Parts: sequence; C-alpha cells; structure tokens
Amino acid sequence: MSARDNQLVASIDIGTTSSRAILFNRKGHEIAKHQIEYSTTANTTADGETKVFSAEGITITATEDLEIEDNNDSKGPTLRFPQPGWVEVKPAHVLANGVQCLAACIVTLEKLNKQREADGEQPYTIISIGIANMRETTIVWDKKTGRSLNYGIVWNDTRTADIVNKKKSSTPAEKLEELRQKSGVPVSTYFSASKLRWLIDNDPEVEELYSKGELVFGTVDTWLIYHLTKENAHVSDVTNASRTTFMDIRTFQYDDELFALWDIDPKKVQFPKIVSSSEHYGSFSVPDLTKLGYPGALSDVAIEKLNSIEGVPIAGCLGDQSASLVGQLALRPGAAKCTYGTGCFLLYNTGEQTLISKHGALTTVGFWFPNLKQSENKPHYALEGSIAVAGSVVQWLRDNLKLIEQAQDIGPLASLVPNSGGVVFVPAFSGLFAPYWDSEARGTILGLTQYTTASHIARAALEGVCYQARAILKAMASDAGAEGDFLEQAVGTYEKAPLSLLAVDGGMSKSDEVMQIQADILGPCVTVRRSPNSEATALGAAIAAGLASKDASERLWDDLEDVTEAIGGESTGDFVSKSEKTERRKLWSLWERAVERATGWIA
Ligand SMILES: Nc1ncnc2c1ncn2[C@@H]1O[C@H](COP(=O)(O)OP(=O)(O)O)[C@@H](O)[C@H]1O
Ligand SMILES: O=P(O)(O)OC[C@H](O)CO
Repeated sequence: MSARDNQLVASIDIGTTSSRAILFNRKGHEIAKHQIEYSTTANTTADGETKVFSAEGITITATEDLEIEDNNDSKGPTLRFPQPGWVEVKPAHVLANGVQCLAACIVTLEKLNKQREADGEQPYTIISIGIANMRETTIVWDKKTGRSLNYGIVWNDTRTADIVNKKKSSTPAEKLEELRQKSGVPVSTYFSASKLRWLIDNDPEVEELYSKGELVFGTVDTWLIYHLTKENAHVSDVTNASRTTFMDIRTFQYDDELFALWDIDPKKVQFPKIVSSSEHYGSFSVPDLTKLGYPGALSDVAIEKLNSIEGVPIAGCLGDQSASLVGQLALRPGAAKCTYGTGCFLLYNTGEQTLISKHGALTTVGFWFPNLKQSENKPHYALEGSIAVAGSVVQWLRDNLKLIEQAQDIGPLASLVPNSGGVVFVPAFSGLFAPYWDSEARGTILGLTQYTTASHIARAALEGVCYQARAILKAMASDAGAEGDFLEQAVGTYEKAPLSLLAVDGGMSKSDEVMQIQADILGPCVTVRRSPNSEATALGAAIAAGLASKDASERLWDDLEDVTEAIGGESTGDFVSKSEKTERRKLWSLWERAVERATGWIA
C-alpha cells in the first residue's frame, strides 16, 4: 500500500441547478459526497398573483449531516427567473452552497478516519482541491469590497438578444467571421461578453464602478477561487476564459479587437489572469460570507470543519464541460463525451489542433495540464456542440407543468407511449444553440390533437433534446468531410463518421428510457454508452487538481496514462438503436420542420 492510497482530492462542482462536493481517491472512487439540487417554485404575492419563479436549494443526496446546513428558510433562492428569458444567480449563494457541501464531506471524512484509526489504518488526507463550474455565467464585483452585485447573469439568459442583434447587423460579415475564428465562438447571447456589456449599460451600480475603473469581472470559477483563497487569487482557467469571447483561443491572451467588438475598455475592468487548468492558484481559506452580504450562510460547525483544511492548495479548475471530458477519460484526440445536465454538451477532443467548424460547432479549450511530461503538457482543444435545454426541460415539466413529481419519473412517463403521437417539442427556452444559433427562437410544441396525453408531451420533450444531439453529430460529421447523412449509413461501412460511440454522463443520462430514445434517434451507426463515472464532471476537476504539482512524486497520479489505468471502470449501460430507418427519417424531417417554426419567434 502506497501513501497515495490515503490521499484524496476534493472537488467542488457548481452546476446550473445543483452544487456538489465529492472527495475522490486515486481510483476515482467517491469517498464522501454531498449535493444540493434546486427545484423551481412560484413565489406568489398576497393576492395570489404569480410574481417570480425562483429556484430554492433543497438537499437531495447527502452522505451526511444536516447540522452543517443553515436554516433553509433564511437562504432564499439561488436561481431566479425574473422575466421571460432571464436567468439570474446569487453569487454569494453559489459560494455558500459549494462550501456547505465541502463541509459536509469533511464531516463524513472525520467519521471514516475514526473508523480507519480503530482498524489500525492510516487516515485519509485531502491534498488538493479542484473546481468545476457552469461556464459563461457572468459575475461582477467591487474591487474594494469583493462584494458582488446581488445577481449574476446565467449562461442561458437571453436578455442580451438586442445587443447581440445590433452587433451582428453593424459588423461586416468578414469581420464577424474573423473574430469567430479568433475567439472560437460566434456572437451570441450565450457567452459572457454580451452579458458584461448589458450590465454596464443597464445597472447604474456597475456603470459607476466601470467609470471609476473599480469593476472586477469573473466567471463562476473566478468568483469561487477569489473568495476561497487566502490570497484572493483573481484567475480564470483557459477552458472558462475561452467562453467569454474576450480571449484569443490560440494565444490564451485577452485580445483588443475582441474587447473593441463589445466596446469594453479593458483599463476600466479588472479581468482575471488567464491560467492553466492545473496549477497552484492559491491556498484554501474559509470565505467571509457575512462580508459578502450573506450572514449565517454557514453554521459554526461548517466553519469549524472548513477551517480544518485551511491552506490546502486549490490547484485544479475546469469549466464543467471540459471537466467531464477529462472525467470521462476522453483524453486523446478523437475521444468524445456528451453530458446531459441542465443543458447538453458534446465535446470532441481535437488534441493540439484548433479546428474551426463550418457547421455551427464551437472551438473550445478541452484542458491544459502544463506540469505533465512533454507529450501530455500541451493545451488540448475540442469541438463543441452545445444544447441550451436538456435536464431543464425535465425540471420545467416537473415544476411548472407539474406533470411529474421527480426528475426520474420522466422516463417512465414517456415510456407509457410508443411514440410522441405526432407531437414535436422544440425546447428552445433560451433560443437555439448549436448548430442553429438562433437567439430569437422560442420553445414550441407542435402537432397537438385531442389524442395527445401528458406522456406524448413528455416523450416529445425528451426527443427534442435528443434530436438536437443528432443535429450536432450531423454537423460534426459534415466538418469531418462526411457526405450525405452518415447516421443513415449501414453500421461499420462508413469511415468518416466522427463517432461510433457516444459516451454519456450527467443527470439525464441516468434514465435508461432517455438514453434508449437517444439511441433510437441516432440510428445504428452510433452506440450510446453510459460512463462508468457517474460524476464525471467533479472527477475531471479532481484529476486536474491531483496532477498539478511540478514534482511528480507529489501528484496523485504520475500522468494521464496513470490516470487512465488507475480509474478505468465498466460502463453502466449500452444503448443501441431499435428504430426503423424509414420511420426515423420521417421523424427527423418533422423535427427539421418544427425547428423552422420555432426559429425567429421573437424577432
Ligand atoms: N432520472 C432522470 N431522468 C431524466 N432527467 C434527470 C434524471 N435525473 C436528473 N435529471 C435531470 O438532470 C439535471 C441535473 O443534472 P446535473 O448533471 O446534476 O446538472 P447540472 O450540473 O447542470 O446541475 C436536472 O435538470 C434534472 O432534471
Ligand atoms: O449546468 P450544466 O452542467 O448543464 O453546464 C452548463 C454549461 O457549462 C454552460 O455552458
């Protein structure tokens, strides 16, 4: 038994609608875990009129210990939906949720260590901390106090549609294309740049800080690391920075032309230093949530537990989709993964190459582990297909339409019927992302008849997510030079298909029914395989943190090869198409017609 067997890495994973912390060992096993998931409720006024939809934090998976939790009543919502198309998050709450989960893990760890001691075994120690986070979400704060606005704008918020449309129409097409190639992403409401522009234009507090040069910008990784390190490290890892539209995807530097596109004066905003995904950013210290306007967020017990890991290096950081690429061990060019969380994101590892899609995929940074050996230490890029709505349509059916009680009821409900009965649901709540890129599309349900039941609508909603995954694979196949529809070629006869295996993870992938629908929609060329690591996102950040030391003997793994050998694992399910070709084609063309109907709805 080596010393490494007692070492653990802590991972804090802030998703859009959930937060979790997990302690992983060298084999990628979860030693302790605590998770908070949000559900949406309608807050009503005294006269009963519905005012605001907001998401409250509720604990769903806890290995331990409610004594860590503060009184939930005083917490208030973490997410808010104050107007159609608007999605806001409370930055102090996100921070509190993350550390609350971590504190609960430490309680578990202390109990395990007591037992280990009694059994004559060495105790576990936490050697480093990694962060995975929803990307693009934009948070600004005051340089002097560190205190943020009481809201951040979430990645799927569409309030900047007007700003984006004006930018598109006032910038020559060649210039837009040049800047897309430089940043890796198109002009869209999705990325951070238009959100920062909106904040400066619309929030007097932000405008004032900007004019005084006292405005600090960050994505969620930046916000967390700033407040979780003794040094107040102001950094953003390359994978997160690649989602702002401010960074040149090849040089990893901020770019003046990209700032100019959004009329941002970089002298008036403190932007985070762009760093790798795996290095020592700073040393953990307990954040002062009272100073951040959230008194009582942490109980005394939680603070005591967190103090026990004071000084542990925060050493890994990846945007959550890059994190799950790593956690699914898609570490070599040609490997890919698809994560079905709040949204759904397919990343295809292109190694050191920055491929620019002609068919609507994004170019993004997969990961950068600079302290590894020469063959592994270069930045790895990925082609990405992003779908804005995946698990969130399940939540919508649960919380807004009340069709189900729990997310896991959706698969069984949809399976009560063999097909959607002619209903097509385009869940474009935040416009349509890849490969369509239409900020003005909106959710659309077509084909309703008196025959339609809740099951048909549930099934159509799930199909709406899975059709978008098919559209992304089709786009990537076209980028790879495929002619015609590779998904309709006979199995094994088509060599240019970018993927014959879709490796999946994320909340929605837990459902066998959803994954079977996905396989049926993709057809026989692609097998859908559920990852052995159900928490691939958190695991990816843990891997980044465990690889950060320059000295190989201080790492949890020697290198990527060692990671792959130590973690491995068996898939928890393969799904192959049972659909019939003619029917599949008919339904696909129905989907394409429905997308046309949803497109440009609010124009
Ligand atoms: N069994 C299930 N079937 C379908 N959807 C599910 C299931 N379990 C969870 N989900 C959906 O998965 C999402 C949560 O996945 P997760 O990967 O934790 O997301 P995030 O990281 O974005 O918070 C929720 O939107 C939920 O509706
Ligand atoms: O919350 P998720 O897991 O769907 O991920 C959100 C993405 O990072 C948005 O780009």
